[in-house]
Amino acid sequence: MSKRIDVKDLNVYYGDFLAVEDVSINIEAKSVTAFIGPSGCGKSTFLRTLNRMHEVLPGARVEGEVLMDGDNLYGPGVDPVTVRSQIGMVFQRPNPFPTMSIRDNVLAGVKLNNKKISKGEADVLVERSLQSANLWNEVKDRLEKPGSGLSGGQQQRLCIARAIAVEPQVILMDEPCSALDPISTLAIEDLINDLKDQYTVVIVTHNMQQAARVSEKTAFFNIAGTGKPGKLIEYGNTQTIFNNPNVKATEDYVSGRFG
Ligand SMILES: Nc1ncnc2c1ncn2[C@@H]1O[C@H](COP(=O)(O)OP(=O)(O)OP(=O)(O)O)[C@@H](O)[C@H]1O
Repeated sequence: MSKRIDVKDLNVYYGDFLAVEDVSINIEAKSVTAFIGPSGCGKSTFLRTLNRMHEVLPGARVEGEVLMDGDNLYGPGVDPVTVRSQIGMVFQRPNPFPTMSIRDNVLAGVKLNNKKISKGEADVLVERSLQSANLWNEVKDRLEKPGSGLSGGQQQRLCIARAIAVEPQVILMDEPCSALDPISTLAIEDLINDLKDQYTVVIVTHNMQQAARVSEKTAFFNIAGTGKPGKLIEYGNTQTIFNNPNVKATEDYVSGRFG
């Protein structure tokens, strides 16, 4: 239920604009990898290339390879919809379907993939996904109530349950806590820690304490100036990136000197 991702020589474009240049990175299975760096350096753009979400924008494209356990996600004949079901995504703002019940929200991705399951199987899947998202106890008595009736932190955990229900190999998270209060943020961080037992997790975060708390590996991206492409500057063990980085720009960034 967990796969590694190897990126080779990836360039990412919006039309003619090269937004991210020449990234090669090996993301380990069953681990949490954090992407950090100043605004505009391409963290979110690069993240979205890992499950072929980038190309949903007209003119957006990539060059290079993204391999999941050796299979090129951009190879000929690969269906992006299948890729997205194997590599789930959680966004900055919790986005449950507001009028849908909590239960149906959990099942939404599964139904979107046209998977037919019985009511009994659905019940098991809903409970298991909500348990994995540390939300079951809070919602088990109101599964038929709308998802929009939950707090922001609960809604984000509901979105994580929805991602998990599809049984992905990898979960991508784009600043999943930036719209949440500190208590909900800690709940999500605890959850991320649990998720890595089963999944490969990649998280974009502006919060360096968060990167230090949740991840084993950290990738620091930077940008030389407006209009220039973002680049991967340094990648390594989170401890090393925060305490003993090799590159001066990394040290300046993690010590709060810019960005
Ligand atoms: N839809 C788009 N069309 C054109 N350019 C875009 C689009 N989205 C992002 N960009 C550009 O791509 C570059 C990288 O943006 P991206 O949002 O990936 O950076 P980021 O590091 O995630 O920033 P932040 O931390 O502010 O979210 C920026 O120059 C940005 O302006």
